[in-house]
Amino acid sequence: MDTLTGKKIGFIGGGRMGEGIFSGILKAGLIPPEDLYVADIVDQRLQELQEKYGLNPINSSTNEGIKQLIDQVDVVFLAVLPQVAPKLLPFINQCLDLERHYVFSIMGGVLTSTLEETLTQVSLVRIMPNTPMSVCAGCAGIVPGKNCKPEHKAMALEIFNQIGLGLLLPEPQIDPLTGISGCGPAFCGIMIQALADGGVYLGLSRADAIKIAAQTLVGTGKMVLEQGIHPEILKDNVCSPGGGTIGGTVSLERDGFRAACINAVINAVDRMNEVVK
Ligand SMILES: NC(=O)C1=CN([C@@H]2O[C@H](COP(=O)(O)OP(=O)(O)OC[C@H]3O[C@@H](n4cnc5c(N)ncnc54)[C@H](O)[C@@H]3O)[C@@H](O)[C@H]2O)C=CC1
Ligand SMILES: O=C(O)[C@@H]1CCC=N1
Repeated sequence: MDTLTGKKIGFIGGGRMGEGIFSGILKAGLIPPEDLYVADIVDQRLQELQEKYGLNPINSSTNEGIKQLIDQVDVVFLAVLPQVAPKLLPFINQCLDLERHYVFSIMGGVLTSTLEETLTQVSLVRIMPNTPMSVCAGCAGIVPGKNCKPEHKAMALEIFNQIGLGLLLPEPQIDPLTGISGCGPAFCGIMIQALADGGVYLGLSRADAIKIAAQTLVGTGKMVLEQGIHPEILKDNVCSPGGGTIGGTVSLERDGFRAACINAVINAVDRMNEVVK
């Protein structure tokens, strides 16, 4: 990875998604931990992250901490909740050097045009990541802002393709991507636990049942991605005539599994957009 060589990366917000991304970046060896800076308002969290990753922690309870972070880095990730953005963005804008800095925002539901109302001249990219970035198996939608320099768009694609799948998409398609991949790890977690419940009911240990369910989701996803098998054909290939899988499939259909998944994606997006209204 050449584009990140010598670059310093800063995260404003060291929460679950920020950690998901920077742990993936460190795992992929894109930068050493001494070039990673994380600002948060919770000291205990910063200490935890510093002990785990050897990164540079900065307390940003006051604006001084934000300035200190920006002064140290080239790339500024905005990894706070969208509700925090209106208070933070004007100060961040004052601290940025337009020649040196660029901003990658991962805030759910916050459009590039909304960011640009405050960060008027800044080269910025909106990214919708997901937590599997922490194991370099994430999925990210990527939207360059109107002032984004080509090298920053290329860098976003390069980083996110190293820690998962990075997809350049028109902005209106970020909402549906968020419903599937941004929120999806929660839905998949529920599915793994529910499948495991079935296994436990039938006598497996909880630990074995979870391992078996998780590996089944991973393997099935790999077949779709690597072999290009349509999910419906994949399903047909497992259903032996008169066999067990068709019995389970009939039961899923009767219990509204498909509708439940479709509605989860749609409701997640509706809810997220209510928050940023
Ligand atoms: N969790 C997920 O799976 C995903 C989250 N996102 C987006 O990522 C962003 C962060 O989400 P999470 O990490 O889940 O939230 P989180 O609540 O785990 O983390 C947010 C962090 O920001 C810190 N913070 C609050 N004010 C701050 C300030 N002034 N300066 C520095 N840090 C401050 C909080 O202490 C906290 O550690 C959100 O905008 C969310 O929409 C996007 C995709 C997936
Ligand atoms: O729940 C949320 O709003 C964020 C955005 C996508 C995943 N987590």
